This record gives sequence, C-alpha cells and structure tokens, in this order.
Amino acid sequence: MEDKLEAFQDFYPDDYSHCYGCGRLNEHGMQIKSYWDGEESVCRIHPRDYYTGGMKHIVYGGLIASLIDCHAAGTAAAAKIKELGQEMTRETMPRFVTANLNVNFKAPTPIGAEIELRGKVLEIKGRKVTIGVDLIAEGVVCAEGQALMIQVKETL
Ligand SMILES: CCCCC/C=C\C/C=C\C/C=C\C/C=C\CCCC(=O)SCCNC(=O)CCNC(=O)[C@H](O)C(C)(C)COP(=O)(O)OP(=O)(O)OC[C@H]1O[C@@H](n2cnc3c(N)ncnc32)[C@H](O)[C@@H]1OP(=O)(O)O
Repeated sequence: MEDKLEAFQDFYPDDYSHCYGCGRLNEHGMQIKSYWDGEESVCRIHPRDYYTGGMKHIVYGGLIASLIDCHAAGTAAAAKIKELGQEMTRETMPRFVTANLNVNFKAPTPIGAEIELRGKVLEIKGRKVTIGVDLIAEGVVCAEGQALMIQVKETL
C-alpha cells in the first residue's frame, strides 16, 4: 500500500529529506511533522528525555531553536505553494533555507512534556517568507521565534 503523504515534510523530495530536524530520511533526526490548522501551522513532538539543557528537567535551547527553525521552513514552503494556488507534491514543493533565525527564550521548557509549535505567516514577499513560531509546553509559551526563509533559486 502506498504511504499517505500528509505533513509538509512528506512532500520534500528525497534529496532534501536529510535534515536533522525535519528530514524523514534521517533516521537519527527529529523527523518533525507539520500541518495546517486553519491559518496557522502546527507540529507536536515529545522530545526524548536526554535533550537536557543544563538541568535534568529543562529542554536544551539548541533543540528548541532547531524545532522552531524546521517548523518555520516547512510552514514557509507550504505557505508559498498555497500563495501560488498549487497543491503540495514532491515535484512542486518549493525548497526554503533559513537566512535568519531569532529565538526569545521566555520560560524553561519542561522535559517530558509534549511540545506544540504554532506557526504564523507574517510576510510573503517573492522568495522571502517570514514566519513566527510559538513553542508551547504545558500551556506556557516557552519560546517565541521568527525566521526569514528564502526560497532557493533552482526551484523558481
Ligand atoms: C542553496 C542552499 C543549499 C542548502 C540546502 C540545504 C537544505 C535545504 C533545502 C531545501 C529545503 C528542504 C527542506 C527543509 C530543510 C531544512 C529546513 C531547516 C532550515 C535550515 O537549517 S537550512 C540550513 C541553514 N541555512 C543555510 O545554510 C543558508 C545559507 N545561506 C544561503 O545559502 C544564502 O545566503 C541564501 C540562500 C539564504 C540567500 O542567498 P541567495 O543568493 O539565494 O539570495 P540573495 O542574496 O539574492 O537574497 C535574496 C533576498 O533575501 C535577502 N536576504 C538574504 N539573506 C538574508 C539574511 N541573512 N538576512 C536578511 N535578508 C537576507 C536579500 O537581502 C534579498 O532581499 P531583496 O530581494 O529584498 O533584495
């Protein structure tokens, strides 16, 4: 039976699916999955308890930044294809890379909790797409990120 493609990352072509954070072909990676939830994008993940940030009960900030980065990259690609009025397929999915990423760490992210990432499209201007991402755990916005994603030229 053919696999059902649903998440934004399922539509990345194989050659672009080795990212540590979101590549479905990286067996050692996080393999995050992002979806539309109305106008926002959402991703839920339960990081393993060894992703500790100094203290045993707090998630490593670098992992938090990675999750925000990859969710923003997927959201940018999905938003661009929506703007173009096209469907997501492995042939049409645009490739975006991170040009700039800012993260505000607002509160410790507890280890053991499910993390929810919620993305908003802040601006689409040609190849430049700006995405805002909130990282939420146990009902608390623990980090806020903003990413400038740039569509790589060969997909234009
Ligand atoms: C060619 C990329 C190869 C790498 C591909 C790797 C994997 C990703 C591929 C596909 C995606 C698939 C799946 C998603 C995978 C991963 C998601 C996680 C994201 C990452 O982990 S990804 C790794 C970290 N990421 C990088 O490794 C990028 C290194 N970098 C570059 O590859 C170039 O730097 C690039 C492409 C960013 C721009 O180069 P470029 O030549 O295409 O664009 P150009 O210079 O023409 O700028 C066009 C307009 O963007 C503005 N602009 C550019 N840079 C800016 C900045 N930093 N701040 C503010 N504005 C900026 C200009 O000011 C101009 O604005 P305006 O049009 O208004 O004048």
